[in-house]
This record gives sequence, structure tokens and C-alpha cells, in this order.
Amino acid sequence: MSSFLGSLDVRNSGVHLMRSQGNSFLLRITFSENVEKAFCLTQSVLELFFSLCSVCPVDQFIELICDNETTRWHIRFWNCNGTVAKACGNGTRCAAHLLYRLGYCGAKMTFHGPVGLLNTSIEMGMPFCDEGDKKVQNLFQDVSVHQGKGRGISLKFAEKNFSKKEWEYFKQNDSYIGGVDVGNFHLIIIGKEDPFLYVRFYHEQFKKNLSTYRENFFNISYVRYKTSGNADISTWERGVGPTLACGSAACAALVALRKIYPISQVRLYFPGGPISVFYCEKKGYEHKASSVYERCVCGGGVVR
Ligand SMILES: N[C@@H](CCC[C@H](N)C(=O)O)C(=O)O
Repeated sequence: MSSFLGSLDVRNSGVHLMRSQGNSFLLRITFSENVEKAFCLTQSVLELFFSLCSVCPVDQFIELICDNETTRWHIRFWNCNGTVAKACGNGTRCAAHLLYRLGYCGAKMTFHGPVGLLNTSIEMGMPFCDEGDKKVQNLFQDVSVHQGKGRGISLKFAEKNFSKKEWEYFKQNDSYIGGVDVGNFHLIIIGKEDPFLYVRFYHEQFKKNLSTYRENFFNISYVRYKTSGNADISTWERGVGPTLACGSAACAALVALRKIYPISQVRLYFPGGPISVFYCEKKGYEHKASSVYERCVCGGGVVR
């Protein structure tokens, strides 16, 4: 670990544990004169994360690299099985919260992600929390993540990624199926069943065959729409399995729901907590939920 850290400027770096609606993340901050070189060190990054994950299990690992020359912040995601993720909504939320909390950025932030820019905004005016004898701000923070306009994926293409049996499972009981790209790929199934049980059953039945190492495999969510803009949802995450929440799936769910219902916003209830998603023609899809700072698990500068 020390040889890897020695190859970068590690001023103020550290690995931090954060959560958003049950999704958990290890986030590392580094400053580099050479971002390309920093990203070449993927193997070492994963070794560091895997060693920490064995004592502190999480869904994703997130690397935040500040380019010293341009002061741009780059963000990269890995699922806990080591596969690269091209987008991660809740992880981006936690990243914005972490940098804000450490004083590296203001309320609005732009990340340079694997498939483009990711804009975030921190909800101002959150209360102070007591921590020992000092007041500490920003342990909890509501954060919005703009995840672009979303793109439909043809069902023919989606179907090719699954076995006949899996596809039959998705198609049962007149459910609606939509393929959506919001940076990463999602299969959204809309029906009347209990989403949590649906996803658990899917995982139990098909876990032997799940192609989690395939680069473009799908995250799978089941959505049960209720009245007045609310819905229950559960997600099976590529590279993770059944998960408590998923920000990018929340976005993809509204993209799919809008094919059936005349809505521009929805509050989605994941097993880990709710995520609100909004659509506007100009900016596309934005999701908002809370992020929680847990602790610094290794290294790091002074945390306010
Ligand atoms: N939990 C994430 C999604 C993470 C990436 C996903 N597993 C993939 O590989 O595409 C989120 O909040 O969006």
C-alpha cells in the first residue's frame, strides 16, 4: 500500500466510508500532477479497496482525483466484485458531500466521470449535529445529482444479455419492460408484484448464471407504481447483487415510468430509503436523497 501511495502526491488524501439510502461506499481522495498516471494504477487502487472492504464491506469503491493543474475533479467507480461501473448515482451524491464537507468544493460541483460530466448540488441549510464538545456540520446532507437525459435501449439488444428463462421471468404477468442507459445500463420492469421479493427471487433462481463480469451487463430493477407520484422499487445491481438502493436505477425508473404515466417526477421507495427523481426538458433527469458521512477509515487530512 505504501509503495502505491508513494507514487502519488497524497496531500490530504484519505479513504472515507459513506452511505446513501443503504448504498455504501469507500471513497478515496488523491491529488495528482498526472491524472492519466493516477488512473493507470487501477490494480493498486483495487488492492487497497479490497483490503479495506474485507473489514468494512461496501457496494462500491470510488476514486476522486483532483488534477493539480486544472483543478478538475475526476471520479471513477468500481463495484465490490472489481468490475468497473460507468455511472453511480448514489456514489456521486456521496462524493459531492465528502468534498463539500472537507472544504474542497462549494455547494455546486462538476465531476468528470467515465462517460461525461456529472453535476451535483448540495441542499443548503442542513442542521448542525453535536459531536463531542464541538458542533459538526454536514454529517448528513441532501444532495441532488444530475444524470443527463437518459437513452432508451432496444429490447432486442437487452434480451440478448439474458437467458430464455430469465427473459420469461421478466415478461410474466403483463409487466412492462424498458431498457435505459443513464451512463450505465438498466433493465426496468414495471408491474404489480412486491419489488423486494421479485428481486430476491430473481437472485436466488439465477445467481449461478449471472454475467456480472460482462462490461455492459444490466442493473435490474422492479418498480410497482402507486398513486400520486410514489412507487416501490428494488434493484439487483450488476457487480453487487440485490442492493438497498441505487441512484442511477432511480433515474432509469422515471425514464421508463414516463413511457406509461404522464409524470415528470416520482418518489421511489427503495428498501434502504426514498429517492426523489425529477425530469425537466432542459436539464434531463435529476435525483435527490440524503448522504451520510460515516468516518475516515484510513489516512486523510483534518476533517472539519
Ligand atoms: N449503486 C449505483 C450503481 C452502481 C453501478 C452499477 N452496479 C453498475 O455496474 O452499473 C448507483 O447508485 O447508481
